[in-house]
Amino acid sequence: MNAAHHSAGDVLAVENLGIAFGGLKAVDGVSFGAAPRAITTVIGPNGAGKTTLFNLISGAIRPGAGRVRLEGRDVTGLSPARLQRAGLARSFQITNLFFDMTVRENLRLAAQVLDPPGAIFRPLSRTSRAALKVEELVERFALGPKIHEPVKALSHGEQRRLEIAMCLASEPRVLMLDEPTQGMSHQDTEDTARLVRGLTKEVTILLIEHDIGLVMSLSDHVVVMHQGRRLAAGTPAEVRADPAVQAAYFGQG
Ligand SMILES: Nc1ncnc2c1ncn2[C@@H]1O[C@H](COP(=O)(O)OP(=O)(O)OP(=O)(O)O)[C@@H](O)[C@H]1O
Repeated sequence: MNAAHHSAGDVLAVENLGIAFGGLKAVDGVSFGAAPRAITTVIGPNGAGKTTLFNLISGAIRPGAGRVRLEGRDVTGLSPARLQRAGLARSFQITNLFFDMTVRENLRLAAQVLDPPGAIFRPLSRTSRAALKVEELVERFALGPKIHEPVKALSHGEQRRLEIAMCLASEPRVLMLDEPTQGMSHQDTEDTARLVRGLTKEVTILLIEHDIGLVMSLSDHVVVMHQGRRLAAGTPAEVRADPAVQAAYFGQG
């Protein structure tokens, strides 16, 4: 078992993070690191504290204890908007999408952070950083045939992929994804898993995932949560072999 909480080269370091709701310690002294260009996956039974941990890291909830460092910089307690500017993006499944606007318009809005302030009000330049980013994402995410469609006309899988594409538009250093394949068909799940794996060329990924098959095939590093605490951390094979993990998690059937 890899006992190290994090190492100097980690892009994201979570140190003794905690929050209590009334008497309930939803996240209790959790530490781990996310290595550059790796996929780190947080798993655990229902109510283990995964979503709360993500909320603490992404600024949705202010931690009661502990620190979050992004590339060495202390970003604890920053708002989600400031964290995004610092290089941390979180996909909220499909809730960031504008359903009546086209795919291109959605991507253009997400990419506008790359252009100088006010550029969105000037006539569209085809060579602005934002415009070039939109073209790049359309190609990578195979959205070409759909760019003029309103988002509401896309399939669920396409909407989820568009959401991930929009998160990448700001060129984050860390991308947080909460069950990126939830509700997808088998084929869409495979395509999305391949896509997420490909993203590690440019971004460090932090996942919450319930599908154990996907966790084992996709993750470089797994953090197991149980009752708010970090129960174990290591490679997929290490955590699967851990008796405490088996008892608390896999044993639950
Ligand atoms: N805002 C809140 N107020 C009070 N209790 C909360 C709040 N948010 C979460 N909790 C509690 O904290 C614990 C951890 O919840 P959390 O949603 O983080 O777990 P989870 O691992 O994401 O679960 P799931 O897999 O079901 O999504 C649960 O007992 C939950 O009821």
